[in-house]
Amino acid sequence: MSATQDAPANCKVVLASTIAKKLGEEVREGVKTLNKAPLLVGFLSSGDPAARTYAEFTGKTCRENGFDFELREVDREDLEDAIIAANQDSNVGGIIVYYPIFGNRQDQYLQQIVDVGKDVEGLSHQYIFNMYQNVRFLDAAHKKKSILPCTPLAVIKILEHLQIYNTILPYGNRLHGHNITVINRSEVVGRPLAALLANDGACVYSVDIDDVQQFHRGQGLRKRKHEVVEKPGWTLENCLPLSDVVISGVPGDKFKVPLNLLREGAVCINFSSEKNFTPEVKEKASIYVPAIGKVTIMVLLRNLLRILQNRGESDATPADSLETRGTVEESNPA
Ligand SMILES: NC(=O)C1=CN([C@@H]2O[C@H](COP(=O)(O)OP(=O)(O)OC[C@H]3O[C@@H](n4cnc5c(N)ncnc54)[C@H](O)[C@@H]3O)[C@@H](O)[C@H]2O)C=CC1
Ligand SMILES: Nc1nc(=O)c2c([nH]1)NC[C@@H]1CN(c3ccc(C(=O)N[C@@H](CCC(=O)O)C(=O)O)cc3)C=[N+]21
Repeated sequence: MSATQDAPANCKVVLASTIAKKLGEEVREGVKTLNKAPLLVGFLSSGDPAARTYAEFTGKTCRENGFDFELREVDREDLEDAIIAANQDSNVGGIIVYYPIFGNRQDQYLQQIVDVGKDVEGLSHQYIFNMYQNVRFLDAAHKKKSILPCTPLAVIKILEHLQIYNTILPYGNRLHGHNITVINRSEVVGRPLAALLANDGACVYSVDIDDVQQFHRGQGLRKRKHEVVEKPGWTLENCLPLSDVVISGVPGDKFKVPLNLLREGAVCINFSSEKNFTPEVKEKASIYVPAIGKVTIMVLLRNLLRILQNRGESDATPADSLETRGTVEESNPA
């Protein structure tokens, strides 16, 4: 591309391991407050090599940080009963089910069987509802924080580390002024991520294979939560030149972010298992994060701690959880 003759381009490559290390310290402090090592159970019923690698890596990270991990490899026809048994087993602190399993809506069904009190991935309906609705607590007293989906939260932790979140602004508005493109709109990563970033004040362009949608709280962030509008005819050609942050998670090795459209000095983050940015990204980006997996796993452990705290502090009744809807107004302090 535009290699200069004078000096190499000034792009800072930030590795997930650096950020994971920092989060790990916080997580290990949390573990110390418990009287025994929490047990995370992973269910692997998938032949997918990415799922197995991820499961093995989760086990390693658990052991390094004072957690117990048990990988249960069960036939997918037996998975439903196995999850129910783990829900009822008081020795099990948290549960993660690796996908894809059937690769269709049955995967979502199985995901929803996991007890909300053990769902470390944060994909239970109640958590997802709170996330889209910008409700940040599970209780009216604001003692129990709602759980956020792991991979989207990992991206947020990275943006905080990179100081894209501006701490001079109030909590909940700290991305005000940023235009962020998210390439992926899956229900487990891309769409929740776009919503979270927009709820925090960003203007987000959510790009998938078919179209572009804008997620935003409106001029002056007047809205309590994000709204979504279609951008008919828009493509990456419209989004990338506007975006100071570009987050990409397209599966497969075919897709590459077109660097000619990238804004000079953009912050680029890849969460796909494949490299969505070619090495030349460093000629244009100010910061490049090539992979985030290690942060995701640390966030998983952080979620497990939070779930144990939420379970220990009080016994929520159905009335409490109804109250959650009542806390909507206070959820976004200006
Ligand atoms: N680093 C981490 O912690 C995690 C990484 N992943 C990885 O992220 C990737 C995506 O995972 P999922 O969201 O579960 O996949 P998915 O297959 O459910 O969703 C893919 C998304 O990318 C979009 N897409 C596909 N081709 C595109 C193109 N050419 N242009 C624009 N958009 C396109 C699709 O429309 C869809 O919204 C995978 O590589 C997966 O391994 C997933 C979870 C966690
Ligand atoms: N319930 C569930 N949740 C998941 O989050 C989930 C899953 N199932 N099934 C499998 C996919 C795949 N996945 C990845 C994790 C890390 C990297 C990643 O970024 N790895 C880095 C770093 C890993 C390392 O440093 O060794 C890399 O490839 O360079 C990619 C993909 C999560 N998944």
